[in-house]
Amino acid sequence: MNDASSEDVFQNLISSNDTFLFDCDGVLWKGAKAVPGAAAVVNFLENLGKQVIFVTNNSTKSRDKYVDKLSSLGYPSDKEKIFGTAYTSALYLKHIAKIDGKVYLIGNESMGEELDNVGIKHFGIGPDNVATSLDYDDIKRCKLDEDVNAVLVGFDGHISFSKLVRAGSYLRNPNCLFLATNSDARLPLGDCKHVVPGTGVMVASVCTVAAREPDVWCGKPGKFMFECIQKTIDINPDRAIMIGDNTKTDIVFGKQNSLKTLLVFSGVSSRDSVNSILESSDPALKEQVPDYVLPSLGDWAEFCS
Ligand SMILES: C[C@H](OP(=O)(O)O)C(=O)O
Ligand SMILES: [Mg+2]
Repeated sequence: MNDASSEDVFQNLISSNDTFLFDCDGVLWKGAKAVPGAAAVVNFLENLGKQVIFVTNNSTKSRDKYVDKLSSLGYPSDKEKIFGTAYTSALYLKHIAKIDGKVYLIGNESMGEELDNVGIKHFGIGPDNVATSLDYDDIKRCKLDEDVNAVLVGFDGHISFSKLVRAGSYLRNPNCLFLATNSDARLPLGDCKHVVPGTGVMVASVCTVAAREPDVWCGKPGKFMFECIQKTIDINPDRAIMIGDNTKTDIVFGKQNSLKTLLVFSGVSSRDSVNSILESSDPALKEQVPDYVLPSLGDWAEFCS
Protein backbone atom coordinates (compact mmCIF):
# COMPACT_ATOMS: atom_id res chain seq x y z
CA MET A 1 0.00 0.00 0.00
CA ASN A 2 1.51 3.33 -1.13
CA ASP A 3 0.92 6.88 -0.02
CA ALA A 4 -0.28 8.89 -3.04
CA SER A 5 0.18 12.35 -1.50
CA SER A 6 3.33 13.34 -3.38
CA GLU A 7 3.45 14.99 -6.81
CA ASP A 8 5.68 12.16 -8.08
CA VAL A 9 3.05 9.53 -7.32
CA PHE A 10 0.31 11.75 -8.81
CA GLN A 11 2.31 12.18 -12.06
CA ASN A 12 3.05 8.48 -12.12
CA LEU A 13 -0.65 7.62 -11.80
CA ILE A 14 -1.44 10.05 -14.61
CA SER A 15 1.10 8.48 -16.96
CA SER A 16 0.10 4.92 -16.10
CA ASN A 17 -3.71 5.32 -16.39
CA ASP A 18 -6.08 6.33 -19.19
CA THR A 19 -9.28 5.79 -17.18
CA PHE A 20 -10.16 7.19 -13.75
CA LEU A 21 -13.30 5.73 -12.12
CA PHE A 22 -14.61 7.87 -9.28
CA ASP A 23 -16.94 6.86 -6.50
CA CYS A 24 -19.18 9.83 -5.56
CA ASP A 25 -20.36 10.01 -1.89
CA GLY A 26 -17.30 10.52 0.28
CA VAL A 27 -14.93 11.16 -2.66
CA LEU A 28 -16.48 13.97 -4.77
CA TRP A 29 -19.00 15.22 -2.24
CA LYS A 30 -20.49 14.72 1.20
CA GLY A 31 -24.21 15.32 1.10
CA ALA A 32 -24.82 18.57 -0.77
CA LYS A 33 -21.25 19.91 -0.46
CA ALA A 34 -18.32 19.18 -2.79
CA VAL A 35 -15.11 17.87 -1.23
CA PRO A 36 -12.82 20.93 -1.39
CA GLY A 37 -10.43 20.80 -4.37
CA ALA A 38 -11.86 17.57 -5.79
CA ALA A 39 -13.53 19.23 -8.81
CA ALA A 40 -10.23 20.90 -9.82
CA VAL A 41 -8.57 17.46 -9.88
CA VAL A 42 -11.33 15.74 -11.86
CA ASN A 43 -11.45 18.59 -14.42
CA PHE A 44 -7.66 18.55 -14.74
CA LEU A 45 -7.73 14.83 -15.57
CA GLU A 46 -10.58 15.31 -18.03
CA ASN A 47 -8.71 18.18 -19.73
CA LEU A 48 -5.64 15.95 -20.09
CA GLY A 49 -7.85 13.64 -22.17
CA LYS A 50 -8.31 11.00 -19.46
CA GLN A 51 -11.54 9.01 -19.44
CA VAL A 52 -13.45 10.05 -16.31
CA ILE A 53 -16.26 7.75 -15.12
CA PHE A 54 -18.56 8.12 -12.11
CA VAL A 55 -19.64 4.94 -10.30
CA THR A 56 -21.99 5.32 -7.35
CA ASN A 57 -24.02 2.95 -5.20
CA ASN A 58 -26.36 5.78 -4.26
CA SER A 59 -29.80 5.01 -5.74
CA THR A 60 -31.43 8.33 -4.85
CA LYS A 61 -30.63 9.92 -8.22
CA SER A 62 -31.34 9.00 -11.81
CA ARG A 63 -28.68 9.61 -14.44
CA ASP A 64 -30.36 12.92 -15.31
CA LYS A 65 -30.27 14.02 -11.67
CA TYR A 66 -26.57 13.09 -11.40
CA VAL A 67 -25.88 15.27 -14.46
CA ASP A 68 -27.45 18.18 -12.53
CA LYS A 69 -25.60 17.46 -9.28
CA LEU A 70 -22.21 16.94 -10.95
CA SER A 71 -22.47 20.11 -13.00
CA SER A 72 -23.79 22.20 -10.09
CA LEU A 73 -20.72 21.20 -8.04
CA GLY A 74 -18.32 21.96 -10.92
CA TYR A 75 -17.61 18.41 -12.13
CA PRO A 76 -17.75 17.15 -15.74
CA SER A 77 -21.23 15.74 -16.32
CA ASP A 78 -21.41 13.54 -19.41
CA LYS A 79 -24.55 11.40 -18.84
CA GLU A 80 -23.00 8.42 -20.65
CA LYS A 81 -20.19 8.31 -18.07
CA ILE A 82 -22.46 8.15 -15.00
CA PHE A 83 -23.35 4.77 -13.49
CA GLY A 84 -25.65 4.80 -10.45
CA THR A 85 -27.68 1.94 -9.02
CA ALA A 86 -31.08 3.44 -9.92
CA TYR A 87 -29.90 3.16 -13.53
CA THR A 88 -28.14 -0.24 -13.34
CA SER A 89 -31.04 -1.93 -11.52
CA ALA A 90 -33.42 -0.78 -14.27
CA LEU A 91 -30.98 -2.12 -16.90
CA TYR A 92 -30.85 -5.49 -15.15
CA LEU A 93 -34.63 -5.84 -14.94
CA LYS A 94 -35.08 -4.81 -18.57
CA HIS A 95 -32.22 -6.54 -20.38
CA ILE A 96 -31.11 -9.46 -18.21
CA ALA A 97 -34.18 -10.52 -16.23
CA LYS A 98 -36.55 -9.31 -18.99
CA ILE A 99 -39.29 -8.84 -16.41
CA ASP A 100 -42.77 -8.87 -17.91
CA GLY A 101 -44.84 -8.50 -14.73
CA LYS A 102 -44.52 -5.85 -12.03
CA VAL A 103 -41.68 -4.91 -9.73
CA TYR A 104 -42.39 -4.27 -6.07
CA LEU A 105 -40.04 -1.39 -5.27
CA ILE A 106 -38.71 -0.53 -1.84
CA GLY A 107 -36.94 2.55 -3.15
CA ASN A 108 -37.45 6.12 -4.20
CA GLU A 109 -38.67 8.44 -7.00
CA SER A 110 -35.39 8.30 -8.92
CA MET A 111 -35.48 4.52 -9.06
CA GLY A 112 -39.05 4.82 -10.32
CA GLU A 113 -37.86 7.30 -12.98
CA GLU A 114 -35.22 4.88 -14.31
CA LEU A 115 -37.72 1.99 -14.33
CA ASP A 116 -40.16 4.19 -16.26
CA ASN A 117 -37.37 5.05 -18.73
CA VAL A 118 -37.09 1.38 -19.70
CA GLY A 119 -40.83 0.65 -19.49
CA ILE A 120 -40.85 -1.57 -16.38
CA LYS A 121 -44.08 -1.51 -14.36
CA HIS A 122 -43.55 -0.90 -10.65
CA PHE A 123 -45.21 0.23 -7.45
CA GLY A 124 -44.29 0.84 -3.82
CA ILE A 125 -42.73 4.33 -3.80
CA GLY A 126 -43.65 6.54 -0.85
CA PRO A 127 -45.10 5.89 2.62
CA ASP A 128 -46.95 2.63 3.19
CA ASN A 129 -48.12 2.15 6.76
CA VAL A 130 -51.38 0.29 6.27
CA ALA A 131 -50.38 -2.41 8.78
CA THR A 132 -48.84 -1.41 12.07
CA SER A 133 -49.78 -4.20 14.44
CA LEU A 134 -49.60 -7.99 14.66
CA ASP A 135 -53.37 -8.26 14.42
CA TYR A 136 -54.04 -10.37 11.30
CA ASP A 137 -56.92 -8.12 10.21
CA ASP A 138 -54.44 -5.27 10.20
CA ILE A 139 -51.80 -7.24 8.27
CA LYS A 140 -54.38 -8.26 5.64
CA ARG A 141 -54.60 -4.57 4.70
CA CYS A 142 -51.30 -5.14 2.86
CA LYS A 143 -53.00 -6.39 -0.31
CA LEU A 144 -50.71 -8.54 -2.45
CA ASP A 145 -50.53 -8.01 -6.22
CA GLU A 146 -50.47 -11.32 -8.15
CA ASP A 147 -48.45 -9.82 -11.01
CA VAL A 148 -45.31 -9.12 -8.99
CA ASN A 149 -42.33 -11.18 -10.16
CA ALA A 150 -39.45 -9.13 -8.77
CA VAL A 151 -38.68 -7.20 -5.60
CA LEU A 152 -36.11 -4.41 -5.90
CA VAL A 153 -34.64 -2.80 -2.78
CA GLY A 154 -32.74 0.48 -2.82
CA PHE A 155 -32.66 3.52 -0.59
CA ASP A 156 -36.10 4.12 0.93
CA GLY A 157 -36.59 6.73 3.65
CA HIS A 158 -40.13 5.35 4.11
CA ILE A 159 -39.15 1.76 4.93
CA SER A 160 -41.85 0.37 7.24
CA PHE A 161 -43.47 -2.72 8.72
CA SER A 162 -46.04 -2.77 5.88
CA LYS A 163 -43.31 -2.72 3.24
CA LEU A 164 -41.52 -5.62 4.95
CA VAL A 165 -44.79 -7.60 5.09
CA ARG A 166 -45.21 -7.11 1.33
CA ALA A 167 -41.56 -7.79 0.39
CA GLY A 168 -41.38 -10.92 2.56
CA SER A 169 -44.67 -12.20 1.14
CA TYR A 170 -43.63 -11.71 -2.50
CA LEU A 171 -40.21 -13.25 -1.90
CA ARG A 172 -41.75 -16.34 -0.34
CA ASN A 173 -42.24 -17.38 -3.97
CA PRO A 174 -38.81 -18.72 -5.01
CA ASN A 175 -39.49 -17.60 -8.61
CA CYS A 176 -39.81 -14.00 -7.52
CA LEU A 177 -36.47 -12.31 -8.30
CA PHE A 178 -34.78 -10.43 -5.46
CA LEU A 179 -32.59 -7.48 -6.50
CA ALA A 180 -30.73 -5.09 -4.25
CA THR A 181 -28.81 -1.97 -5.16
CA ASN A 182 -26.07 -2.00 -2.53
CA SER A 183 -25.06 -2.97 0.98
CA ASP A 184 -23.52 0.28 2.28
CA ALA A 185 -24.33 0.50 5.99
CA ARG A 186 -23.99 4.26 6.43
CA LEU A 187 -23.89 7.40 4.30
CA PRO A 188 -21.02 9.87 4.71
CA LEU A 189 -22.78 13.23 5.02
CA GLY A 190 -19.97 15.43 6.28
CA ASP A 191 -20.67 17.83 9.14
CA CYS A 192 -23.41 15.66 10.57
CA LYS A 193 -23.55 14.46 14.18
CA HIS A 194 -26.08 11.76 13.31
CA VAL A 195 -25.44 8.28 12.03
CA VAL A 196 -27.22 8.07 8.67
CA PRO A 197 -28.43 4.55 7.79
CA GLY A 198 -27.55 3.48 4.25
CA THR A 199 -29.35 1.13 1.87
CA GLY A 200 -27.60 -1.87 3.42
CA VAL A 201 -29.81 -1.44 6.48
CA MET A 202 -32.95 -1.66 4.32
CA VAL A 203 -31.65 -4.62 2.30
CA ALA A 204 -30.69 -6.47 5.50
CA SER A 205 -34.24 -6.04 6.82
CA VAL A 206 -35.70 -7.57 3.66
CA CYS A 207 -33.14 -10.41 3.70
CA THR A 208 -34.12 -11.20 7.28
CA VAL A 209 -37.86 -11.27 6.71
CA ALA A 210 -37.54 -13.13 3.40
CA ALA A 211 -34.89 -15.56 4.70
CA ARG A 212 -33.12 -15.05 1.37
CA GLU A 213 -30.10 -13.21 0.06
CA PRO A 214 -30.49 -11.01 -3.04
CA ASP A 215 -30.19 -12.88 -6.34
CA VAL A 216 -28.43 -9.86 -7.81
CA TRP A 217 -26.56 -6.83 -6.47
CA CYS A 218 -26.73 -3.94 -8.92
CA GLY A 219 -24.00 -1.80 -7.34
CA LYS A 220 -20.36 -2.14 -6.26
CA PRO A 221 -18.75 -4.57 -5.67
CA GLY A 222 -21.21 -6.69 -7.69
CA LYS A 223 -20.06 -7.67 -11.17
CA PHE A 224 -23.14 -6.32 -12.97
CA MET A 225 -22.06 -2.71 -12.33
CA PHE A 226 -18.78 -3.28 -14.23
CA GLU A 227 -20.62 -5.12 -17.01
CA CYS A 228 -22.87 -2.05 -17.45
CA ILE A 229 -19.84 0.22 -17.75
CA GLN A 230 -18.01 -2.09 -20.18
CA LYS A 231 -21.05 -2.37 -22.41
CA THR A 232 -20.73 1.26 -23.50
CA ILE A 233 -17.20 2.30 -22.52
CA ASP A 234 -13.92 0.79 -23.59
CA ILE A 235 -11.70 0.26 -20.54
CA ASN A 236 -8.27 -1.32 -20.47
CA PRO A 237 -8.10 -2.50 -16.82
CA ASP A 238 -4.29 -2.40 -16.94
CA ARG A 239 -4.55 1.36 -17.46
CA ALA A 240 -7.45 2.16 -15.14
CA ILE A 241 -7.81 3.11 -11.48
CA MET A 242 -10.81 3.04 -9.13
CA ILE A 243 -10.85 5.84 -6.54
CA GLY A 244 -13.20 5.33 -3.60
CA ASP A 245 -13.75 5.90 0.11
CA ASN A 246 -15.09 2.48 1.13
CA THR A 247 -12.85 -0.60 1.27
CA LYS A 248 -15.80 -3.05 1.22
CA THR A 249 -17.44 -1.65 -1.89
CA ASP A 250 -15.02 0.49 -3.94
CA ILE A 251 -11.73 -1.28 -3.30
CA VAL A 252 -13.20 -4.79 -3.66
CA PHE A 253 -14.93 -3.62 -6.87
CA GLY A 254 -11.61 -2.35 -8.24
CA LYS A 255 -9.71 -5.49 -7.27
CA GLN A 256 -12.35 -7.87 -8.65
CA ASN A 257 -12.20 -6.09 -11.98
CA SER A 258 -8.38 -5.95 -12.09
CA LEU A 259 -8.23 -2.17 -11.70
CA LYS A 260 -5.68 -0.32 -9.61
CA THR A 261 -7.28 1.04 -6.44
CA LEU A 262 -6.92 4.22 -4.40
CA LEU A 263 -8.67 4.83 -1.09
CA VAL A 264 -9.34 8.34 0.19
CA PHE A 265 -10.02 8.99 3.86
CA SER A 266 -12.66 11.67 3.33
CA GLY A 267 -15.60 9.26 3.60
CA VAL A 268 -16.47 5.91 5.17
CA SER A 269 -13.18 4.03 5.68
CA SER A 270 -10.52 5.45 7.99
CA ARG A 271 -6.78 4.91 8.20
CA ASP A 272 -7.44 2.89 11.38
CA SER A 273 -9.88 0.60 9.60
CA VAL A 274 -7.28 -0.06 6.86
CA ASN A 275 -4.64 -0.75 9.51
CA SER A 276 -6.87 -3.32 11.18
CA ILE A 277 -7.46 -5.00 7.81
CA LEU A 278 -3.67 -5.10 7.29
CA GLU A 279 -3.15 -6.60 10.75
CA SER A 280 -5.88 -9.20 10.32
CA SER A 281 -5.00 -12.78 9.49
CA ASP A 282 -8.28 -13.26 7.61
CA PRO A 283 -7.28 -13.84 3.95
CA ALA A 284 -10.74 -12.71 2.75
CA LEU A 285 -9.92 -9.17 3.88
CA LYS A 286 -6.97 -8.93 1.45
CA GLU A 287 -9.36 -7.80 -1.27
CA GLN A 288 -10.08 -4.68 0.75
CA VAL A 289 -6.49 -3.45 0.83
CA PRO A 290 -6.04 -0.54 -1.60
CA ASP A 291 -2.92 -0.07 -3.74
CA TYR A 292 -2.77 3.62 -2.78
CA VAL A 293 -4.14 5.86 -0.03
CA LEU A 294 -4.68 9.63 0.03
CA PRO A 295 -6.32 11.74 2.76
CA SER A 296 -8.61 13.52 0.26
CA LEU A 297 -8.87 13.79 -3.52
CA GLY A 298 -8.58 17.58 -3.10
CA ASP A 299 -5.01 17.09 -1.85
CA TRP A 300 -3.94 16.72 -5.50
CA ALA A 301 -5.43 20.11 -6.46
CA GLU A 302 -2.11 21.87 -5.80
CA PHE A 303 -0.54 19.78 -8.61
CA CYS A 304 -3.27 20.71 -11.10
CA SER A 305 -2.49 24.28 -12.12
C1 LIG B 1 -22.42 5.80 0.08
C2 LIG B 1 -22.91 5.14 -1.18
O1 LIG B 1 -22.69 5.93 -2.34
P1 LIG B 1 -21.25 5.93 -3.12
O2 LIG B 1 -20.21 6.13 -2.08
O3 LIG B 1 -21.12 4.62 -3.82
O4 LIG B 1 -21.31 7.09 -4.09
C3 LIG B 1 -24.37 4.90 -0.94
O5 LIG B 1 -25.20 5.68 -1.37
O6 LIG B 1 -24.68 3.95 -0.21
MG1 LIG C 1 -18.40 6.46 -1.39
